[in-house]
Amino acid sequence: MVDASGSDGLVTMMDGADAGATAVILSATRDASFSHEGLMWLSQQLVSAGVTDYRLLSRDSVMLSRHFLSEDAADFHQVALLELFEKLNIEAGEWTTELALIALPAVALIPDHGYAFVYAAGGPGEWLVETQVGRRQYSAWPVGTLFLPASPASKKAVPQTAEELFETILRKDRAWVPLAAVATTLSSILLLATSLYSMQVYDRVIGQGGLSTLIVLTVGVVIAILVELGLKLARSSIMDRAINAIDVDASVSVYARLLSVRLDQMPASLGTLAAQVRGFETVRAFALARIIYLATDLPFAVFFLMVIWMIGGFAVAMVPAIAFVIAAAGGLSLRRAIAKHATNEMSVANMRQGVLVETIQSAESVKAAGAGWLLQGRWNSLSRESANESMKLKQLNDHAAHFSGLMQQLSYVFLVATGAYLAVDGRTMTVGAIIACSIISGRVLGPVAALPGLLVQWGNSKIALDHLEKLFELERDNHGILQSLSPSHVQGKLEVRNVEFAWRGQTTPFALNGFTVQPGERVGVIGSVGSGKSTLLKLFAGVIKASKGVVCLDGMDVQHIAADRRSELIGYLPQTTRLISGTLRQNLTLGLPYVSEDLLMAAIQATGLAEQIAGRPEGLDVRISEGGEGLSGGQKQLVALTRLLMCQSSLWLLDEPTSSMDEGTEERCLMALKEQIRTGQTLVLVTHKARLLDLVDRLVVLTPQGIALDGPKDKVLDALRQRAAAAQQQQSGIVTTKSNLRSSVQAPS
Ligand SMILES: Nc1ncnc2c1ncn2[C@@H]1O[C@H](COP(=O)(O)OP(=O)(O)OP(=O)(O)O)[C@@H](O)[C@H]1O
Repeated sequence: MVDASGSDGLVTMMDGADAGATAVILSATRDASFSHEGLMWLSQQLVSAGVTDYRLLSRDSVMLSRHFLSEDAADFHQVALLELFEKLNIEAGEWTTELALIALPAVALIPDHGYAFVYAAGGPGEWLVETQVGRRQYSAWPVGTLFLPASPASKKAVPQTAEELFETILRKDRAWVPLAAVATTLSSILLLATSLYSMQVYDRVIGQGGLSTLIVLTVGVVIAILVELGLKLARSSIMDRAINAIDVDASVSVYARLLSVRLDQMPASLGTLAAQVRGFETVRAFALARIIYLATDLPFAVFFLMVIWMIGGFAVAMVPAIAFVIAAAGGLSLRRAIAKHATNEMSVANMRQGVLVETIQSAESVKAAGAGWLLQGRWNSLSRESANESMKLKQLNDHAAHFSGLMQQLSYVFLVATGAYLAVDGRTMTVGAIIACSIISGRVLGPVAALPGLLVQWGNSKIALDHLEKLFELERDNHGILQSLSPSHVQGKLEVRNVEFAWRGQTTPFALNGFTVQPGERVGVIGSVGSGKSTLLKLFAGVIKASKGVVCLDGMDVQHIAADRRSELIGYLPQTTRLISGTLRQNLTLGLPYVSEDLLMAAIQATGLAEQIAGRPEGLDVRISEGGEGLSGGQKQLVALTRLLMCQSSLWLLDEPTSSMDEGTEERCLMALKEQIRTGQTLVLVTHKARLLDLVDRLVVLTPQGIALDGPKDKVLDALRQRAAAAQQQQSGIVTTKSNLRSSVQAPS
């Protein structure tokens, strides 16, 4: 073990030999702060200790602090840990209370204490454990302790496409296939019992009057039916677990993918995006149905054909075989049409979802403008289209089902006819054999009956997979970077070199070259509406990526800095504030788990948020619903600004931080910002408010064509005043000339 206490005494670390070649650093102390310097120091120690494969839980591993544990978030905590393990390529098992049953190493979650790492058994009922205070031998675990097996995963390639993702997940969770196959095999064999029972009853009981045989056969067949029921239940329980595991895996991966999509890559239609993300359920449903179909249904159709052949001979077996081929060909001939309508139906459903999301998001504006009819019109036409497509799909499905039903009936009739002919003509078949064969032939055609449903699923799954592929094609944060940079701190020098950026659908891109902000400078950016001020700030923050040129922070391409680290280093306040559902405290400490209560109190006092919540009995635990509903626009902005004050970053990017605030609150926030932004820290402030210019020394005037003015604040303001005066003079000149003209025209000659 490498002793980490030299750095800040708050972290625990296991070396490679004991922890299975992966060192895990965990914190169990509420005030623990993984300073970046501390982590760098630790990584050096690890390297010098010969640990080649190690992971550091950086500060974004917020879920590991007790602060969160002691809140309402035990579940969140555990899920977050799993996600973190996924990120770190650590294979995690399932949480359990029985340490004896799992493979080590494992993580122990001890109530009211935090985490420990269990790396080996130290003897019967003894475990060697690493906690933040060092290595220990444990024999009794506090009640409620949970354990999670955690071992270094084999190096796995991250799926690059949705198809790869599903293949990986299905391959990983294949253990259910043999179990389900065994259950299906046994239940299919037992099903034969019913048909063989009929054969024996007709041939041996009725013909020869063997009543005792009848009793034995009946008891036997009832037992077989009950065993078959048990097997069917077992099969569905195995399947349900498999579906659950696949759903969780797929949904975690798809959601993680969505979260990592870069802002400028996010599709414009949120409704469609939501439907795309949900599409994994459709893909999973088809993937499983296909496996079951190919692994069990089809092979058993062949098996049952063989049984018919054995009982009734070749001619009898040929009847269901021919019916099978014709029914399958009929179903498959509708494949294209089914796929087409399934695609249409799904696209329309996605669009409808889009309208729904838009309606909810813009309900207030739509009502204010009295424009509900516009959305209602879109909804109506999409509903009609959707109903139309559903109907066509249902019709095709029905056609296929009716056709396979027809073939089943014809197969039954011809099988009985062939059997009867053979029974009458050559006496090669008995009545019992005819009945047994006709019962079994129903099973041969079972897979054909399932074909239409499978084709619809296939069509839906194809389109859902296409949509998911589109999500996977979107560029992510740190796109194309193998090893992103993780600087310990930044000085705050910003440079824009030959940059071009166009939003989706924008014809004239935002373009800027040779603009620099030196470390410690405080720059105000003003300009007309739509001149690109917010776009510039987003480029600085790295949340969008220039299509040409480069934006640098301290000489590094800002896109090369790890996205998680970037959000720690840069205090970026976007123009629109959206809170997330939870408590006010959670929103204030979002991404800041180690913020002390004192710092939190100081920040809410400084901005005046404390007074806003003073009247609320829940205080900081007041519930906030989705998107921050329940707070006014100004209050939301106040929350976001208060959070930023606690970030302690040295580079501040503020986009109209007080635009929704009244004068008093704005004044208070201004004071708080002045106090917080220390000498040497860099500030870029976008604003339309003259009062906020108190914060800056340099002023830049941005126009859609580029920078119009740039220099010391007073000089730029003077220049602007002069321009305004000149423009006013010119305006009055024009007015005078016009009135002179008018009077000269009107004057009597
Ligand atoms: N998310 C977006 N999607 C598409 N276009 C966008 C998006 N955000 C901004 N734009 C476009 O980019 C241009 C610059 O917008 P930006 O928000 O940077 O201007 P701004 O100077 O900050 O304006 P304002 O003073 O109104 O905040 C505008 O023409 C706008 O239409």
